Amino acid sequence: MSNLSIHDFIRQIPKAELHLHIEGTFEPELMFAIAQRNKVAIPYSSVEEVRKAYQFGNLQDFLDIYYAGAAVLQKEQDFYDLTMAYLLKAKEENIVHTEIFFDPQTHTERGIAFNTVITGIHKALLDGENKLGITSKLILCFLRHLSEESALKTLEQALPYKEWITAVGLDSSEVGNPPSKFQKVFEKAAEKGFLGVAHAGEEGNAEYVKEALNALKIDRIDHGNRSLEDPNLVKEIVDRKLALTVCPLSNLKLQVVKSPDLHPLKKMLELGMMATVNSDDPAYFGGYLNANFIVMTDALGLSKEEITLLAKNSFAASFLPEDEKEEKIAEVENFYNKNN
Ligand code: HPA
Ligand SMILES: [Zn+2]
Repeated sequence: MSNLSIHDFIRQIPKAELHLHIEGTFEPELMFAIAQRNKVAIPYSSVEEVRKAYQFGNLQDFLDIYYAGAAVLQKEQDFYDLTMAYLLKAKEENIVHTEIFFDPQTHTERGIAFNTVITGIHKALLDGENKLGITSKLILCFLRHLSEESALKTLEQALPYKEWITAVGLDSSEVGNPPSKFQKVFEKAAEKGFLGVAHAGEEGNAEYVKEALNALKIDRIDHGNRSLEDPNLVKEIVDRKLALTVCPLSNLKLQVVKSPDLHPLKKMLELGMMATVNSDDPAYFGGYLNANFIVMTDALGLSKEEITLLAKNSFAASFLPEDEKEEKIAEVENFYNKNN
């Protein structure tokens, strides 16, 4: 029995991250370094100026800045460095498994080859496993503000790399781009053996979550906050043990939730939903995974039991094989038994 403070308990507990956009881990320091070596101009004169620009009224404000930042990435080494910088951070935070989104269209639309993007990311993930002991999965996200035709083309480009990609996802501007717009491409992805996830109920209402379940047949819901507006939907999510990848600091920065004490995370757990905590775009939202746990714990008074449940959920909801999930969940329980 040790007497860890609740913040140290959060920092040290083994955990998985399931909602993390690799382009959203692009710290201004690395952005400047890569811009310089690629000889691309960026509209900021200092790291401080970049951070000052990170004030968002909504999702679209953020996306405009996020896509502009990603335009600095051009070479395989850039994608490697971006991914490795995140993995080093993950190591510090006791993240032992991570499932990473990447947005190929953000890069292919500006002439960067799919192969360049995925090879850089994949090589870093291999090194992450071999040198840092962090296991990982890769999730290809379609940009929902683009057409389904563009998504289908992206899926075709991904097929030769099937072994490296576990699931497809759906991100970018939610309202006005409902899941049903991507029904065909998700069907095709499922036929090819990919799992499916989708951002739903972040800014969009509960109908977007329902459509993601019914039209896209997803295995996990990214965000899902607004599913709480529909009790029947909540019941379905609980009954089917569908996980939600919740992103507290993201919700606060994008004004999806107005203040930490109003965040629905604890309510989700009380309703029996399989909620998990994630950082989404940590370079833009002011904190990595542990900071997300800490802001919720301080505002909602989460107990060590609730933090342990969230850590167990992170593995239970992952795309790891069952035996590896069980092994990780047992490690979380051991940690709790030693440190509660
Ligand atoms: O939180 C998000 N929502 C939608 N699209 C995104 N792309 C990166 N982060 C996000
Ligand atoms: Zn996201």
